[in-house]
Amino acid sequence: MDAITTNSLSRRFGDMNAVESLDLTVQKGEIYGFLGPNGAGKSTTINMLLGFPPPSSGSGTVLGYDLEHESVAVRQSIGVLPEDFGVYGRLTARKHVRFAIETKGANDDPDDLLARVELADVADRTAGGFSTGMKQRLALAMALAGNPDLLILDELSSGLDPNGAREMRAISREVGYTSPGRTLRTRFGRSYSGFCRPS
Ligand SMILES: Nc1ncnc2c1ncn2[C@@H]1O[C@H](COP(=O)(O)OP(=O)(O)OP(=O)(O)O)[C@@H](O)[C@H]1O
Repeated sequence: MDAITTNSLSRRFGDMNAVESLDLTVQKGEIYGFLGPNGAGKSTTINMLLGFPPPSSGSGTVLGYDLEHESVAVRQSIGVLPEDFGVYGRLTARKHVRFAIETKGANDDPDDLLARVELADVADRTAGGFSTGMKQRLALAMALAGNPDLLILDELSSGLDPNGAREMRAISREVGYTSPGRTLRTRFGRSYSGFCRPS
């Protein structure tokens, strides 16, 4: 079974084609990255894979689930690091991770996941005071809940300084996921979004 397939996947917003006839196959064990300028349609593609917005036309599967009609199963099976991190200023780091674990019906130890992204020392602190890199690591810990077969990382290192970007890549390697980098199939431009599977 392929990790991701799409068949002529398209999304229009009004008159504008954000994604047009995308045929994509990501196999198990493969790392797949999108490179493209701002507005190229990377996040729209990822969002369609997660169930919203629905495609204007075309179809696809994620881990065998139909992306339009089985999006709940898709979201419970994969790990996602969203572009905006999805962290809440008033919740502690541990509560974020516990929420992710419970949402997926997993049984990880929240403190183990925080240790994997080097946030064990701040488990009881609220995320409002975290730096960008800490928020991103917290989002990665949430994505790792349930040990998913597929990780979707939207803009893994955007907003981070060179050290922070290097650190995120190193952490994603350490936690058992091959870092995006040299094996990408690239299109054009600079901005990065990608899918990443356990090595
Ligand atoms: N909900 C929406 N309503 C209208 N237009 C949208 C919506 N979401 C995205 N777009 C448009 O679709 C196009 C693709 O946007 P998208 O966010 O997918 O690009 P991207 O490649 O992820 O860009 P970036 O690198 O800036 O994150 C853009 O022109 C954007 O303005």
